[in-house]
Amino acid sequence: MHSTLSFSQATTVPTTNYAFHSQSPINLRFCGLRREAFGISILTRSSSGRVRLSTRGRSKRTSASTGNNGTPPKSFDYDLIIIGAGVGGHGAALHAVEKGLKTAIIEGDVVGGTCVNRGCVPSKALLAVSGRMRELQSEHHMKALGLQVSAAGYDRQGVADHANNLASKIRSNLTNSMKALGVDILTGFGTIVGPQKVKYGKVGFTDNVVTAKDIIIATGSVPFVPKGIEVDGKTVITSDHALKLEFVPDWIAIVGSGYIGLEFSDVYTALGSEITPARDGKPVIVELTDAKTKEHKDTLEVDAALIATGRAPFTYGLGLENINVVTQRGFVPVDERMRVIDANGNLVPHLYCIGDANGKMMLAHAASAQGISVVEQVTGRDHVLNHLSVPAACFTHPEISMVGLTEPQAREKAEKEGFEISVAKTSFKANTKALAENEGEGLAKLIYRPDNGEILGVHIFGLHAADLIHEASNAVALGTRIQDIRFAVHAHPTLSEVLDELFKSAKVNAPESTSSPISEPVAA
Ligand SMILES: Cc1cc2nc3c(=O)[nH]c(=O)nc-3n(C[C@H](O)[C@H](O)[C@H](O)COP(=O)(O)OP(=O)(O)OC[C@H]3O[C@@H](n4cnc5c(N)ncnc54)[C@H](O)[C@@H]3O)c2cc1C
Ligand SMILES: NC(=O)c1ccc[n+]([C@@H]2O[C@H](COP(=O)([O-])OP(=O)(O)OC[C@H]3O[C@@H](n4cnc5c(N)ncnc54)[C@H](O)[C@@H]3O)[C@@H](O)[C@H]2O)c1
Repeated sequence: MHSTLSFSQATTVPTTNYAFHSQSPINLRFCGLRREAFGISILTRSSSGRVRLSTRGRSKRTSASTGNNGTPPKSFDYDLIIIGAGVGGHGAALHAVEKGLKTAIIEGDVVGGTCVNRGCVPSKALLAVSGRMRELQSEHHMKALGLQVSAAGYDRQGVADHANNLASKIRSNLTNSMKALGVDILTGFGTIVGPQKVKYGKVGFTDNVVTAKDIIIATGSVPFVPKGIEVDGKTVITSDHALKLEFVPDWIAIVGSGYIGLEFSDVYTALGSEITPARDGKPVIVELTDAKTKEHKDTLEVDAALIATGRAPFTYGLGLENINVVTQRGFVPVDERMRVIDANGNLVPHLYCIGDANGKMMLAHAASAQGISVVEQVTGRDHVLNHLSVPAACFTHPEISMVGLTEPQAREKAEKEGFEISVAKTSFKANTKALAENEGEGLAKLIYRPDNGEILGVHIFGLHAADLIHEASNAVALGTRIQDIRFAVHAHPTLSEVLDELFKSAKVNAPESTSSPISEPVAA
């Protein structure tokens, strides 16, 4: 039997047809499946072994809430309730207890969410293996280092176990960290039933109602599958299935060349798969059509297809209709402080949404940073997260990383606001550490304002690019200008000298500030 897929473009040609990202029946089908999974969760509220930090005494605990769903409760069970224990919820919870808030987190599936169980963590375990395989298989690279290695091989189950074991370990670390700090982990599906009021439990069976002064929605996302594609989990799969590495297909078509498409291309090619073109007589037929004209372009026959066409927010069943909130393509509308906006454009008091569910930036650390920002606000310090300072990385070999604007975005901004931009570039080819590793392929690019030294964007492609980006992202976050950071000293020989050289090569017309790190302490 053949499964047939239709989609607009092959993996190597990215489209930006986000019209697909609607709350389509496919999204609902996914949500329905997840809801079933939630339905079989443990129901009891865990409080054993908790060590409570001192709370600020901001709220009194009541038993179950009373009053209509539409009426805010007069006292609260918690200062803060977070719906969803992914990395976003976890980051918010830890910061909340540190700030003295009495905090609960509701989780309908397993602690850790996408990142820990079906995302960053297992995928990086697979990529660690693919990196080594790639290196060991490169005769040229090995010879250049003077090494001799007999044919490299791998045990598929061993690789799969590495990814699975890492996810389990990190999941248990996350759970333990919350328990140790006194976060109540409430198990079950959470639904907002009114202002400052949430019910949770096994769907259709148990309803425990809890109240909180503030609520954070952190319900994350699920794979988005375009209309017309039937995922069977065997030959037509999403990242949820691929991460289990139950098989390594000879020929696989990857639909979508975003983060997931690129990272899985790295994994599969290192483990021996051919990504495209396909051979005849294979179980999956992929029809390629032009995204605009819908004209048929080509047909591929492959062993498997990985659908990596983005993620859809998971906001189904959250009860947003009970508080007059309408999602936009499934995403919860928020302002720059992650405050939820209702159908009339007003802010919903005491309600926030962070992470993938708001769609601002679908990255683990962005979710967590948004959560921390919300906690800062609810504990009295205004805070707006600068998303332009949040770094992003794709963990291919070599890695790609970035922060801030791309060059076209910077040019557009410059034209609108009336300033000049300049671009500086450096290569890994002249970096001693990179050459010692025989990894001289790579470059770094800086987009900046020559008039005042502001860093607008940094992009790196090369060995350990994902680690290197933080010098630039911290500079953006702290507002450090090039004329100041260029005096910071970097150890030799290190890859960080690539960035040192990048900042030094920029031509800035502004003087360094008086607190420049080059200044000697002045004797009294
Ligand atoms: C294959 C893959 C690799 C990735 N790699 C990276 C990476 O390397 N780096 C990176 O930064 N990002 C990566 N991401 C993205 C990252 O995983 C997400 O951005 C991140 O997980 C979002 O966190 P979150 O807390 O918003 O949501 P999630 O992690 O999705 O967590 C949401 C949680 O809420 C629970 N939930 C949902 N609804 C309810 C409800 N009503 N009641 C109770 N609980 C509920 C869910 O069960 C889940 O546990 C990757 C994603 C994928 C798919
Ligand atoms: N290293 C990381 O930080 C990392 C790794 C994996 C995932 N993620 C996160 O997970 C999210 C999902 O990743 P993703 O790669 O699925 O999404 P993505 O948005 O990064 O890429 C999806 C790609 O699929 C293409 N596409 C959409 N519909 C298509 C169709 N019908 N035919 C052909 N191509 C089509 C899009 O044009 C796009 O290039 C991302 O937003 C990312 O933030 C991050």
